[in-house]
Amino acid sequence: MNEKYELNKNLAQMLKGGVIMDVVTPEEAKIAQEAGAVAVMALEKVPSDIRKEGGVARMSDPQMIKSIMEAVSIPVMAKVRIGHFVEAQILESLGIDYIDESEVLTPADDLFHINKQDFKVPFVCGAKDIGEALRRIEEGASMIRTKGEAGTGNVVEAVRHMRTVSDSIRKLTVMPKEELMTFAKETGSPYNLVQYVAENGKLPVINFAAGGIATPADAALMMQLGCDGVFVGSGIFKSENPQKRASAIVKAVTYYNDPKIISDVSEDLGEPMSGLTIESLETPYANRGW
Ligand SMILES: O=C(CO)[C@H](O)[C@H](O)COP(=O)(O)O
Repeated sequence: MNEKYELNKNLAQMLKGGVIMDVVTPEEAKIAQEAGAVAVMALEKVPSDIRKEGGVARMSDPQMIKSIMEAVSIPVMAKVRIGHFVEAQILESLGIDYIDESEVLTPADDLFHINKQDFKVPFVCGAKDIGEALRRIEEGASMIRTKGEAGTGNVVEAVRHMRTVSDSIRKLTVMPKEELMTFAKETGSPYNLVQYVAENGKLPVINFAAGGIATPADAALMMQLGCDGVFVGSGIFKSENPQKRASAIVKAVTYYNDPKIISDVSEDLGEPMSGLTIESLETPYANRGW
């Protein structure tokens, strides 16, 4: 990989330990920044509204993205459809800080993800397991997020994906060298990255948890399960008191090992977003991409 990729990976490290919040207006972006978000994701609708509305979800209006970039000083991310490299070219031309090739939008290509090595801007991509994570990294992603099920307010899939990735990492660290190639073949992982994980006991890029995080306790749970930070979308701005919940989630991520602090910040937050069971979903987003 090129020098730019190394820089992008290091840049993404600066988000470690933080919360990235989905915002749909400059006002929400300011609330997120004041609450201590390390970055915002600019989009027209949070995932729970995308689910409700159905239809085809695409990249947001560039003007709306620009208005959020003007409103805050923290990094701004925005989403493109899986495989839609022209949407990515547009976002790069806007000077966006990160591009999320996201399963929350309707995929534009059911076979191929974007070759992220063609771009200077860092990419974040979703993954359910280690093979998917390492394939996206080989394509040039500087950051991974476990997918979870966005827009459900239900953390169960986020937990499952994080445990699945961590379990594979653990296994790789004790795997005899002669077994690594078979692991690469069976999981569809690039062999060089399998070797990296086996030697280092971690992915070569940061890994955030996403999809379904709705409470400070959910966020701390994901941190204790080993992620480097969290994305929260619907959980904040679809709750009764977004301002209070946003800072509570930031505190819970910072002090994720301190139940007393997590308890204190969980008090009197107002109603959380209403949740969905995974069994009731018409379209599980996590199955988009491969
Ligand atoms: O879409 C995202 C990443 O691509 C969101 O940031 C994240 O998944 C939000 O999910 P939720 O609304 O469940 O918090």
